[in-house]
Amino acid sequence: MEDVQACADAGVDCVGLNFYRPSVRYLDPLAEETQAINSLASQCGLYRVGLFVNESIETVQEIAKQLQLDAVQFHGDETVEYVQQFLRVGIAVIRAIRLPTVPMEAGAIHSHVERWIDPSVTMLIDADAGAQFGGGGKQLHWPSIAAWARQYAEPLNLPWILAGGLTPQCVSEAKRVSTAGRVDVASGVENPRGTKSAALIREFVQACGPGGVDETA
Ligand SMILES: O=C(O)c1ccccc1N[C@@H]1O[C@H](COP(=O)(O)O)[C@@H](O)[C@H]1O
Repeated sequence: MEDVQACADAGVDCVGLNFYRPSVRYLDPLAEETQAINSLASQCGLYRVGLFVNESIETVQEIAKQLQLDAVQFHGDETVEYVQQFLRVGIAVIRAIRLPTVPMEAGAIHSHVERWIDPSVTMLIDADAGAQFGGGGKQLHWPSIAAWARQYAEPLNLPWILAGGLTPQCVSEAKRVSTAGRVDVASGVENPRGTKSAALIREFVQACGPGGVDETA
């Protein structure tokens, strides 16, 4: 609850509710506390995103309906056909594109992105965290992301968000170098790991400057 209030007070736009059971940030969708967090986020005008990894379509749709989520984020190996099941029923999708952390050609990045292009899909460009899927604090090679944005995302008007190892110390540089307008953070505003820090959330948002901030609870 305090995390949501800290996000709202700091000027965050979106909160992520993590429904991936193995994560340290997991929230039980049936728990009263989760419903209270979700209600407070809604009252605070925060855009609420449910984060899922390789969950069944029925379970995701049920949780999205019960909590009246604004969007669902897929961070696993979900297919295009899987994602279309949500678009078909009017649920907005954020699709995580997990990229290697090494320098990459713009065309190579786009080969990971192009199958997801759809007006209702926002790309979340994140560092590949291996078996953990995400939330691991690894950073992308930001100049490569900038080259991809210039050659593909801008001309095609693709909505995208930068994630991966962002912290209050590096987020300004990450935005400048990658040219990202919006950013997403999980571990970078925690102390200790898995516990959000209101002070770090504030520092992160201040360091961000203008643009959107998504924060995964
Ligand atoms: O946060 C998690 O535990 C998580 C687990 C599985 C998939 C995605 C997860 N989080 C997402 O990963 C990005 C990047 O995290 P970080 O900032 O590098 O720690 C995060 O913003 C979430 O969208």
